Amino acid sequence: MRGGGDAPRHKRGRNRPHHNVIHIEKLNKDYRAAGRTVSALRDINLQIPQGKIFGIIGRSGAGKSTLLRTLNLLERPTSGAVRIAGEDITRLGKAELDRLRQHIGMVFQNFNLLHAKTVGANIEFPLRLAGGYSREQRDRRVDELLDLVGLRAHKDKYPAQLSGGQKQRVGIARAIAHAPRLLLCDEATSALDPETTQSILALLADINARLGITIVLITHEMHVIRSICDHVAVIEGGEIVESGPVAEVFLHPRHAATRSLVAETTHDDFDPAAIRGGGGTLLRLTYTGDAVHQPILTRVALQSRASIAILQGSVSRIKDTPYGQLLVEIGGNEQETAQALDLFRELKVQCEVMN
Ligand SMILES: Nc1ncnc2c1ncn2[C@@H]1O[C@H](COP(=O)(O)OP(=O)(O)OP(=O)(O)O)[C@@H](O)[C@H]1O
Repeated sequence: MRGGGDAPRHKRGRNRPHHNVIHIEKLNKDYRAAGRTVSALRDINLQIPQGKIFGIIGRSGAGKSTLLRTLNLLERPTSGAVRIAGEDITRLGKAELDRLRQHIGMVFQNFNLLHAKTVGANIEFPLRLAGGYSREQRDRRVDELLDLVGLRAHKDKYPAQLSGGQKQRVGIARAIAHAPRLLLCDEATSALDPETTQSILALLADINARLGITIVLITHEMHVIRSICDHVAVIEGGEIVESGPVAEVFLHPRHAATRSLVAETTHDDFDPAAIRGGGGTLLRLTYTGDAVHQPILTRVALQSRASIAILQGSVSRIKDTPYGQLLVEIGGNEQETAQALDLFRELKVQCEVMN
């Protein structure tokens, strides 16, 4: 495991020091049902940095919802601590907990809107609950939020008159109405079609970048992680099996659970045995950053005199990080092949020999 994966990576235009907003320590959660105990979370340790988008991914039943819901104590852990800005929230009294929850927004898979209230009234609801806003302030804030989520024209409609994507925009506006420090997203795009999913993910990324709100999301889809998350933790059987910066985990998955999730999005059906090459060395090349913009294959081929055939490949992006992943066959004598490998490594291309 890559530890909490908290290498400082500053965002565009924001050079704040890097504080961990949430420390999860030795967290366990057992459910008792029908005389049986289910260990939903086992010894979870995680650090979630402030101002980032942190994704938790896992299969159905892995413990994602349980873990997310311990962050605002909708689910009380059996043991362990959840420290937010240094304070263990499991020790708070009811009044303190209510106050804390007003600073944690939550977005749900099924939107959870109030059907008898208009869009505007749904968004206004948490402001009324929190108190301390005049009518005028509430009106102004609701209009501001409607603009932010692109629903100004829909203020007086009812949820039933909206599409799924529009309902989720209302859900997001409501969740951030009282300017939370933390936004929890529970499979926020799982009920939406792919195009709408992308627009909702873009909205969440925009909110994170513009308002600096820390976002923790759970999903079973790697593409959600890849599109907007900075960090990812992979959960399986109630345990975190791997975590770190998304590009690192995505490009170099170490645990079988991660590899299988990654393979689903990259359509990585490559089977070295099925490729009838020219008898050369099969190499998987992985590279990010500057290397993506360089003619690395030409350079290596010219200098080593080895031939390079591309068998499979893609150049894409993980959030803001471009990356390339190629499967190539190197033809040439032993010395040429060894030199090609050295040259790739000099160019900071990770090489994995497949045969
Ligand atoms: N209230 C409950 N009572 C008993 N067992 C529960 C309860 N809630 C969850 N569990 C069990 O805890 C484990 C983790 O569930 P959880 O809902 O956190 O997983 P998940 O990864 O969010 O799955 P899904 O994506 O299907 O919601 C599962 O085995 C589940 O059956």
